[in-house]
Amino acid sequence: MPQCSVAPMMEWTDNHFRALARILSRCSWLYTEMVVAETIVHHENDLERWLEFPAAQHPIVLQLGGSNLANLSKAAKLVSAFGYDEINFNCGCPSSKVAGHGCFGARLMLSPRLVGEAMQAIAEESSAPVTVKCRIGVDDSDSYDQLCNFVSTVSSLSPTRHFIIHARKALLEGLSPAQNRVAPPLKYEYVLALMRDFPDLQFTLNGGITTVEQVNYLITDKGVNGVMLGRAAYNTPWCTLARADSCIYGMPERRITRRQVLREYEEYAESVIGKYGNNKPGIRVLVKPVANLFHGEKGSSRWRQAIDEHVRHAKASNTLSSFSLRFVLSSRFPEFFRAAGEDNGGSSIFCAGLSSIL
Ligand SMILES: Cc1cc2nc3c(=O)[nH]c(=O)nc-3n(C[C@H](O)[C@H](O)[C@H](O)COP(=O)(O)O)c2cc1C
Repeated sequence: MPQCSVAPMMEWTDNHFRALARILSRCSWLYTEMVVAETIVHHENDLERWLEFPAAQHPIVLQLGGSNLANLSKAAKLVSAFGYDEINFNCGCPSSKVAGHGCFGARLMLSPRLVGEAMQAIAEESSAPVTVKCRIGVDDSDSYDQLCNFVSTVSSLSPTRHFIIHARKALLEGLSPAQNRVAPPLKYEYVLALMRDFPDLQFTLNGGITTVEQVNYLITDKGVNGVMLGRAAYNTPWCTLARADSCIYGMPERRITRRQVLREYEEYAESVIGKYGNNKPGIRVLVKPVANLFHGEKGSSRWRQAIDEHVRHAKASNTLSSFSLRFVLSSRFPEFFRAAGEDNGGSSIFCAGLSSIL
């Protein structure tokens, strides 16, 4: 079964975005943001905060970062109690912050043996399959042969059978992480060549994919084993994730509306707000995932402004009860649903909320 996955993205891929993603797509694989092995080891007695996830989020992949074998091994052991479906190792992050710590992120691609040993150390402690997310190269080490050497070394030293490849090289100096996601050109042909040269391994292609049609094309016409969506899943969740199950996995169309999506998300948000004390998670992080739900619709910028306004107001009064997703996300804005052709007059709690507020 080909995989459509939602990329790890620091500052975005928290439990809350994944909750929304899971409402939109039952089948896509969801990645966590990267958790550094040292963080896991350091918080050994307080791991729920970092690693707990709602059961509804399966299949879910934990992405680990680091390069210290002992810490990676210990982290993998600690993680195994949480039931992730896969453990992924970050060999793609070009941030100077992490690359500066000796060997970390994309810089690890320059040390294939170390990555192979790290993957073996993780696999020994993990009951879940282990995978690598990497680039096609780093700085001047960007030939196809060097990429092959990386893949063959890692897969021969460890049980890694699946590589998720962001199909552009990383430049470790001179470019910010954001520039590193657009500047070096994408070379999908490298990933297609890997499929040809390593038929026993699996490859997921990542980078620059924006529509489910492109995902389908890559899976059906080009035969890739999986496609990973990063920014598109976050920026246009309705056009991508809400269509993934039927367009990519061939499931019957669910005909879910954004009104229903918001209602489900609201239930989730109300069940977790303030769970960790000190208003954590708070209103802002809980509302953030739905900010792009009307992307592309007329008036979507007003939607975002309204959310910001409500969050400011709710934060100022500093009580959980002042927070109502129902209020901000539906009652005040029935026109969004009408504009999006979704105001079907259903007797949802949103309509009830509307009459009690107005
Ligand atoms: C804000 C941001 C944070 C990211 N954080 C991570 C990360 O923690 N781990 C990782 O492997 N990739 C990370 N990435 C890279 C994405 O997973 C993905 O490889 C990249 O955005 C290219 O895919 P896209 O063109 O579909 O967005 C991040 C990307 C963005 C935009």
